[in-house]
Amino acid sequence: MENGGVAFAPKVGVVVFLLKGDKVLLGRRRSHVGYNTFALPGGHLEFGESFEECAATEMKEETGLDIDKIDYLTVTNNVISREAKPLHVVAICMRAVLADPNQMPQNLEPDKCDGWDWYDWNDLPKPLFGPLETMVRRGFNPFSYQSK
Ligand SMILES: Nc1nc2c([nH]c(=O)n2[C@H]2C[C@H](O)[C@@H](COP(=O)(O)OP(=O)(O)OP(=O)(O)O)O2)c(=O)[nH]1
Repeated sequence: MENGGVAFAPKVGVVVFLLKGDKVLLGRRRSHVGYNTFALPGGHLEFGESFEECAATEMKEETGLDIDKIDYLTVTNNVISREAKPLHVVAICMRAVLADPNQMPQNLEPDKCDGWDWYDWNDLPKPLFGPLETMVRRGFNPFSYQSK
């Protein structure tokens, strides 16, 4: 989009498929972007951060959870909105497990999320956040996916 190339420049997001048994951690968004949809924990990459650091930091800030075995899965290119508030996010998708399998998620940013819960990958809640919905529709599976 033409505006000098800055304000509408694509952003880098880092999202985390946190796996526990056959389940994945999702929360219902309260943000204007994707309001009421179920999404992965995640945020924007900050200056100097590695993908792994960003994944761990966002997870801790949003859920209080400590994660382990953080690895890169894939990348998605998402034009999330075009008109009123243009948003184009390149999402780096990571996978992780709980450092302590007994740790429970807390809703530490209640203005951004209704709460976190574990959902069976084969019985995901609806509606999913657009970028996640697209991955699921294309057959992406974070349990079996091997990054190249
Ligand atoms: N949270 C989340 N973000 C996603 C997903 N898929 C996807 O493309 N994104 C993109 C869109 C968001 O603009 C971006 C970062 O997530 P966010 O909207 O939750 O960011 P945030 O306000 O908490 O970020 P921050 O600025 O506090 O770091 O990643 C997903 O499943 N969950």
